[in-house]
Amino acid sequence: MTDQQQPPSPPPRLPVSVLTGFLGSGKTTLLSRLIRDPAMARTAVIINEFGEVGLDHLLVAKADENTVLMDSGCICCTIRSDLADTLRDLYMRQLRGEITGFDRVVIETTGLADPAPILHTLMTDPLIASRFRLDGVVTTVDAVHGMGQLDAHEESLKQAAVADRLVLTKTDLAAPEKVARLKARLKAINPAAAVVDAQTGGALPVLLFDAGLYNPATKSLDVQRWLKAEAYEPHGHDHGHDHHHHGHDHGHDHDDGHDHSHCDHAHGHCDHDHDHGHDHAHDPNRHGDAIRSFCLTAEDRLSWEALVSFFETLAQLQGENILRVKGLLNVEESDRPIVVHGVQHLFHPPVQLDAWPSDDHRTRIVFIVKDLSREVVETLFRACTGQGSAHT
Ligand SMILES: Nc1nc2c(ncn2[C@@H]2O[C@H](COP(=O)(O)OP(=O)(O)OP(=O)(O)O)[C@@H](O)[C@H]2O)c(=O)[nH]1
Repeated sequence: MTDQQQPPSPPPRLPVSVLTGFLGSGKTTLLSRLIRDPAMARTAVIINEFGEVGLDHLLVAKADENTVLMDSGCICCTIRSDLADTLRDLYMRQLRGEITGFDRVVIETTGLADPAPILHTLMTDPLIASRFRLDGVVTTVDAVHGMGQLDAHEESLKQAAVADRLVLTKTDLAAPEKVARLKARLKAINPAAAVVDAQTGGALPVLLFDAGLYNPATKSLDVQRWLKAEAYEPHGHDHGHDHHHHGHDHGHDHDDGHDHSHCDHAHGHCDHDHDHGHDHAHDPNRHGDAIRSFCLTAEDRLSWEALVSFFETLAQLQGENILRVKGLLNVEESDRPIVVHGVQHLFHPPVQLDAWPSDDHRTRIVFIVKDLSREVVETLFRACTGQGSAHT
């Protein structure tokens, strides 16, 4: 391909990482370690209150009551009326030279936040969407209380489900078996997210950021790394336990009213009890979490119109239950692959890649959903595209 055929490069948009995690799960502790890191220079961090991060001894200069500059070069600001205002304001002040330039943003959410509205703001506000792009969601999970929080609080489940990176905190306080069970459950909820330990490297910016489609290391779009479709394949991912052991549910289920009886092969395991008697309350797959993830694939090229109708119908009918969608599409109208990315009923504008990332030219769409079965999504996909999904 000649240079003339390359699409014009899009205007650079600043990556935004969202740091979330349940109440007390260690977001602030993680952030206060991160902002000391020289790699955080030229990062703008948006937090709820300065007091929380204990910035006093790190503070270099106070730009105004809302913004401080740290000795690592990172700018911290507190949230103003809302996130959109805060981001717009930061951007304009940087343009006017009132604050140091930044080339990355990290937003710490409150512990009870459902991250989806934050992701919406990043995608829908016109000025924000044209200047910033979602890099990824980093979620802290408390190794001591995380299992109970996942059971009791839907926000906690959603935070784990939409994460690109999961940081286990307080592993120094939890028994290794407890940590292992929590990891297994997190894998079942969100197979593609990398899990890092806050004690051993979890506070390294390099492990937490640059989770998005754009890979700054290669300065190109790295769709394989981003999509990680193989993590959803039936046998393609090692969850570190026996996926196909059909144990019995010993009746201690925290019944959430969802179907526990069928095999969810998308995770490469069945929703049965894998744990013979020890610690029933903490078996990763017995919980029947209302959140599940799977990957649909299609062998043949699909019409763009059919795909649009699939995504539109899905968003209309089930938007609330779609936490995240990432797709690599092989469409009839284009020789090149198309990437789509959505949160609930909203989709980022599709991106056309220059080339296929590998010899695998199948359409692959990864879903993280809540209260929605794979069958419903698959049936709609088949109805719109005329192709079976292809779960092989
Ligand atoms: N031992 C241990 N304690 C931790 C760790 N991470 C956080 N903590 C402690 O856990 C408590 C809560 O941590 P925070 O960082 O304030 O948690 P948070 O998620 O910001 O809390 P909220 O803002 O209230 O949602 C604090 O007392 C921390 O010192 C860890 O890895 N090990």
